[in-house]
Amino acid sequence: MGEEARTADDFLGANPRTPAPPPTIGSSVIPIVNKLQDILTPVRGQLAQISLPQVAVVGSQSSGKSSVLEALVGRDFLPRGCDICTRRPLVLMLENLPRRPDEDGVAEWGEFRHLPGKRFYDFSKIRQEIQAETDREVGYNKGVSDKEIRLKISSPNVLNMVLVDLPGITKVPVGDQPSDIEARIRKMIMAHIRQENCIILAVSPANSDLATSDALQMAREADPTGSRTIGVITKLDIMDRGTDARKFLLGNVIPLRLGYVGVVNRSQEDINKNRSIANALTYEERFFRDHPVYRGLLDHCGIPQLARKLNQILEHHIRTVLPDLKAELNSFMVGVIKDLRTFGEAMESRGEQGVILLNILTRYCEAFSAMVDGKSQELSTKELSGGARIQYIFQSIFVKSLEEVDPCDDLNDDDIRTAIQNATGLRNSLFVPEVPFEALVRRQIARLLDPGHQCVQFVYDELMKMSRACETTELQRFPLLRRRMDEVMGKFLRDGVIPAERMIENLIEMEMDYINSANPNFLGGTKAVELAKQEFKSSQGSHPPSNNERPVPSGGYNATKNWGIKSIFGSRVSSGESQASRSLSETVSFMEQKPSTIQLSEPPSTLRPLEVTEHDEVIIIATKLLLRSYYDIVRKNIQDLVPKAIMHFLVNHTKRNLHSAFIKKLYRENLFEELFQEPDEVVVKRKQTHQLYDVLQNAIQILEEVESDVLPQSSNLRLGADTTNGLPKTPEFSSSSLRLTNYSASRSSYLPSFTGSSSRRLFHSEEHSNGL
Ligand SMILES: Nc1nc2c(ncn2[C@@H]2O[C@H](COP(=O)(O)OP(=O)(O)OP(=O)(O)O)[C@@H](O)[C@H]2O)c(=O)[nH]1
Repeated sequence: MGEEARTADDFLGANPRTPAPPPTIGSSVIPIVNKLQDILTPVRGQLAQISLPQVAVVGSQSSGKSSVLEALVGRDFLPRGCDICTRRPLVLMLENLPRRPDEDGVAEWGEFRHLPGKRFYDFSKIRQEIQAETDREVGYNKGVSDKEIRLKISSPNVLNMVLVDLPGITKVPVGDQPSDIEARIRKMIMAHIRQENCIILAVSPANSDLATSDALQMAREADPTGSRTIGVITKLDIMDRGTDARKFLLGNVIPLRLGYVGVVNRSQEDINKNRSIANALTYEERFFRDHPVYRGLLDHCGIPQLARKLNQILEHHIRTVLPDLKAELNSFMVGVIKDLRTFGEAMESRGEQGVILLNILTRYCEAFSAMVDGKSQELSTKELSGGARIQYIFQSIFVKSLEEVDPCDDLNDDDIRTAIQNATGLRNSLFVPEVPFEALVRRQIARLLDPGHQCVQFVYDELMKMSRACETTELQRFPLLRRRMDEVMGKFLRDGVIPAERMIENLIEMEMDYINSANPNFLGGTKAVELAKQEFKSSQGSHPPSNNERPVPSGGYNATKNWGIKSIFGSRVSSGESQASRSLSETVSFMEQKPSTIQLSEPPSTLRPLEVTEHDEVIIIATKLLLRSYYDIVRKNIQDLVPKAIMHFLVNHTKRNLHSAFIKKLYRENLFEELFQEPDEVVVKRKQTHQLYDVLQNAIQILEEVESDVLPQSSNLRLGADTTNGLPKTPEFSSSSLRLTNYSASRSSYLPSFTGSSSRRLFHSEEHSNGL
């Protein structure tokens, strides 16, 4: 079989009949990543997809960057050669495409972002298109641009990862290149290799001064700790006779944590002769094996060795993301199990339905009680809920509002005086104003009924809210049952309101019915009068008496205490002397004529007491004192008893009897069918959730297999671990008993550490998953 006739599979090792191929980048990791992808495909969108660090080649012009990259991918497709150079960053997105079982033909192709939909199956055409696209952007004459060319290679034999071929560092502008070409290229390179998830392949040709390598200088700038830089020394085959790169390869000149690999790529002559990669690799292998210096350094030599080193880094990376992936899968599983519980199992028999109904009713009542008692599992820290809200209604609304009521605020002095005189009736007023006090205090007690009723209403509203919040998981799938339960609950609570309200009415009526002036906390008449007198006196001291001088209310009679008949007569007598004598004469003459009739003027329909005496003032003050004192006693009783009544007749009654009310109303076999009707979407969702559960279980199992796959493999691999290059062994790789969960703690500093913002890039970037 001629070289040109060989397929990519021959190089990439997909054909089991060919001997094991030389490793290419990612080849050892592909099976693992494929397995992981199998896990993630069914739950795509729910979990982050795994993504790998990108690899960028950096170095001076014609140092062999494209050649290295090409050899690592195992495909001829990059423009290479003396006169052709990389003049725009080439972002090579490798996409792993699962091979379809019946496929035996071409399974690989390339696609450019600037030519969407156009597949390139012939890789030499890809090379031409890269050149043409470069020329289109920057002209034919050595121009350079930072505008990327994006090429996606889809193949079953590559990993999902990104490789970047960067323009070579150049110092002297040629052709169309601007005078600051070096600065521009450096900036372009740094923009890529500064990214924390970028593995830098710092390529230096062995036939130039390695100690002043531009590649190593830039790599050190971008990666000062050297934790993600691999030194690649090319052109070992064309070094000056008598010189070799031994010291360099061993890291004795410029040490690098990840070490160096020396390679021999195809020469210009090889390219001209179309020498294949496989052929070149064979040549390279022979070169190192036969070389007097390098044959002792085989760990540091050859493209396969470089691929192996990169693969170790990729494996390490995968091991680092596995615990996160596993945690993600597990927490996803927790959610699915919760959903499963919600959707439950389909029910078959009546007996089963009965058991489930009892279960649901019991759980609902328990959840309700827990909410009232503040024992609910989902206690909020943001706001009051459940029983705490009822307590707030009692204490901060009901009790506080009553506290603020002044029993005299709707009574002015005239009202009180009127009440006193009304109570006195025909008698002279008693000194102790008990009768008006009782009438007035009753009126104030009656005012307590409304807040009592409002309080019941508030608590009822809260209980309704709580009942709606009692969302037991099973109930979500039985909306009809939920509706029936809401109805029962609503009626039950409304029924509970009635005795609570009746009790409150009774309490108020009891308080109104018997004014217990013997209550030891009551001020009492005598004491009240005494205090009133004092108060009156002190008010007299500070304010001159005014009440007696008050103008008589309009519509009244002339001011005398004894209003009534006398005053009516008085009004006639006081009409003046001349008038009196005239009247007298008139009367006499009238009497001579016929007997006269005494005419009383009708009393006005509304009568108010006329003048306020000192006695009245004292009585008014005393009455207010008595009112406040007694009202305080009643207020305390009501503040105490109304919440008790509501708790007893409504809240606790519900807690105690709701369950049996539910059973009575709902636990009926003839209702089961209706109550347990499930909406179609629940049936569908249950099926989907069951499927997802199976997928996840399988995924977790595969992940565990992958974990155990990765561990022993890795334990055989040593990254920069031989003592010949002066680097200590990396602990992870030398112990096969390591546990994955310890990786973050035990991760070697000799491996790339993708920290900080880069750790988020462990997973698929949007860009990559969107294709080009
Ligand atoms: N003999 C020999 N020639 C090599 C080696 N590596 C690369 N070359 C040749 O060096 C020239 C440049 O190689 P490229 O791979 O294009 O180098 P590059 O760094 O990508 O070049 P620019 O993109 O222009 O910066 C080509 O002619 C290669 O054949 C090597 O190891 N040995």
